[in-house]
Amino acid sequence: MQRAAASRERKPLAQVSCPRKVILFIMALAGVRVIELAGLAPAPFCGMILSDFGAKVIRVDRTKVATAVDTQARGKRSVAINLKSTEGVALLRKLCVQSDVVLEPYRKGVMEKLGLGPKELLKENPRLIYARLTGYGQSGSYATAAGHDINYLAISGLLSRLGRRGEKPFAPLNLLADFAGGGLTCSLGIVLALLERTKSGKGQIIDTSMVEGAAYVGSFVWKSRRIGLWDNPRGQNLLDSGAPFYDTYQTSDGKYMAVGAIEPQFYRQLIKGLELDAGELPDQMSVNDWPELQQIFTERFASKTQADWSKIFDRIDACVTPVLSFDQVSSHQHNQERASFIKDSSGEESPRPAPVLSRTPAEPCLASDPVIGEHTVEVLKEFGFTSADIDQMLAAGVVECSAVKAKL
Ligand SMILES: CCCCCCCCCCCC[C@H](C)C(=O)SCCNC(=O)CCNC(=O)[C@H](O)C(C)(C)COP(=O)(O)OP(=O)(O)OC[C@H]1O[C@@H](n2cnc3c(N)ncnc32)[C@H](O)[C@@H]1OP(=O)(O)O
Repeated sequence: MQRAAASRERKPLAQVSCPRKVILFIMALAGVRVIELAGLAPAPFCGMILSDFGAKVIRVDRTKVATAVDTQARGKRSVAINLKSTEGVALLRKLCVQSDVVLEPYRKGVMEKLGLGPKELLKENPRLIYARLTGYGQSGSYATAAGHDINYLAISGLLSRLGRRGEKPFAPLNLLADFAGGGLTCSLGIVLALLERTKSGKGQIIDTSMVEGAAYVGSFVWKSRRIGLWDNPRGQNLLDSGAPFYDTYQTSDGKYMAVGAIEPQFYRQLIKGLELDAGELPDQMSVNDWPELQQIFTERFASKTQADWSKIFDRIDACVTPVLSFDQVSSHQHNQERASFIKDSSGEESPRPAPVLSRTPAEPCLASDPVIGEHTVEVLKEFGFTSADIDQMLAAGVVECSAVKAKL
């Protein structure tokens, strides 16, 4: 625990070594204290974004749970509190009084039932930003219904547009609602509320609905209907794998290339790279001929390996790239040059926080993820609790500490 605590500590003033100089900077969210109630996927991502950019994020876990399902715990500390006890609720209220943000991922009404609703917490701390991250939002007839990414995406309308010609709708992993429309959107809300608080001095409630977040991410699809971009059924439009010049193709070694040659100048380069004769092909925008063109491209791409095609298209401005696997991605030259992927102390690879801020970039913590209750004592002391208070709460089972578990 000593080791983890030491390596986890990131001073607000981060130090980064460059080839010739040492840069000192304060991360953008340094000084911001966040209480994140442990959730499944979207809220942990939101908390990780805040942590990557310098906030002190404390994850509140349940007691009597062996392992955390939070795989996005980078830089967070864990406090285990039994919120089914009055003392646990009182403790959380005290933590929220001294914090800037509370992030809650439960079904509508759960926090109110616990006596931890926004009314109570904002009364005690009017500067608190109370971020709620749910599937359907805090109102409407679905507000209390259970759901997951695929359901939220379905209700947003977007899922109906995703999938190939003649096939059923297909959810692209759980990326759109959980993460783009959920965690990322909520983090934007929090940053906006923090910014606004510098003027008003007041906190506010953020109601993040993953349905609305996903729909908002899909604004382009909604608003480009007026130019006819989505007039055809699913999988038969320009950007949904209907067009042969905006699709993936298998190579002779079973890998894939991604083709995004929309504009005529890039399309010409695509044809050149494929060594096809433009005069013998149907016109690029002849929609009726798209299936035929797709067949021709499929056959061409199947004639060489991914590496061969990459060599050809790396030299041509045709918007053609290899579809990299997770194993290939960090050794790809471009990603390597920008150090786009990082490794933590256990050797686990993951994407570097984005975007890159020129003066105050994120400095992700490289220590391994916290175990449940690992920082209970450390955090409570930081919030002003005495050792006697903490011992009493540990003995009563209001809180748990991983160090205590280890001794038993
Ligand atoms: C075989 C299974 C393996 C599982 C492996 C896991 C691998 C990870 C997989 C990730 C998949 C991600 C998927 C695709 C997703 O889409 S995640 C997004 C899910 N949706 C949301 O987050 C939307 C908002 N949340 C919700 O709608 C609901 O929380 C939920 C996700 C449907 C889950 O519903 P449910 O389990 O009934 O929980 P809730 O109604 O929220 O109530 C939570 C209860 O827990 C309690 N609780 C909380 N913290 C504590 C604590 N520290 N101590 C004691 N108790 C605690 C709350 O008080 C509440 O209790 P109660 O009101 O039910 O009595």
